[in-house]
Amino acid sequence: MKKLKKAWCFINLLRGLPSIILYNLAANKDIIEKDIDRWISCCNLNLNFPKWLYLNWFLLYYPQFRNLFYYRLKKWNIIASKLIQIFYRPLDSLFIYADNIGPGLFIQHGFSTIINAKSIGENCWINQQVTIGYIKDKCPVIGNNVRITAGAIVVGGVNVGDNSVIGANSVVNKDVPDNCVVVGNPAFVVKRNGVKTKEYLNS
Ligand SMILES: CC(=O)SCCNC(=O)CCNC(=O)[C@H](O)C(C)(C)COP(=O)(O)OP(=O)(O)OC[C@H]1O[C@@H](n2cnc3c(N)ncnc32)[C@H](O)[C@@H]1OP(=O)(O)O
Repeated sequence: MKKLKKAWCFINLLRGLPSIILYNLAANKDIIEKDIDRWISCCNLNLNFPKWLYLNWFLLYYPQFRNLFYYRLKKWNIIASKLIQIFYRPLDSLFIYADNIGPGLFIQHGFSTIINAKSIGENCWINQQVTIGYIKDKCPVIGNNVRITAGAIVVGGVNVGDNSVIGANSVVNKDVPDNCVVVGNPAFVVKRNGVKTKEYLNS
């Protein structure tokens, strides 16, 4: 059993080696490192691994991390980002097309999720079955520390303010101010700066 475990670790280390090399070469290595730090904290992992080993851990056990890693590599070298996918297959139903994504994006589960934003700030959180997409060629701009929870839809040229939360299954097609929790279809504000309220969104 111990031998099997060792063989499993060795095979996966070999499998991850090309990704570890590219991570070390990438011009945007600092952003990938911030992603890794964020995933360590969001997944409550405290394994005392070096960064490159955490990278391999996330590639192995969190298929949605692969899509984010390949998105980061694509910003540096599109060919490398394509070729590397033969070692760890990306999650089929997760699509990331944003022009710009700040460091520290955490994707929880990530299946059936399309992220088509103009830009996404730092340290955002996106759940499964989320759609961020366009209306008439205009895509959302998402601020920093925004959390978009399960099944939510954010569409059109809207702005989602810093530190705001989009509730499960909400539909957002108007601007969301900073520090708000919005829920429902159409979404309305149920909390602003931590205080309960009921406010409709303005376009
Ligand atoms: C496999 C997995 O588990 S993956 C993780 C899946 N989980 C998620 O995606 C989390 C989704 N979380 C939510 O939707 C949460 O309700 C949040 C984050 C939006 C709101 O959380 P809080 O800030 O704590 O707000 P709170 O729970 O106090 O709700 C405020 C009001 O909004 C209502 N509300 C909260 N969420 C929703 C929602 N998704 N849709 C409609 N109404 C909602 C509440 O009933 C409450 O209404 P009331 O004031 O009339 O009683």
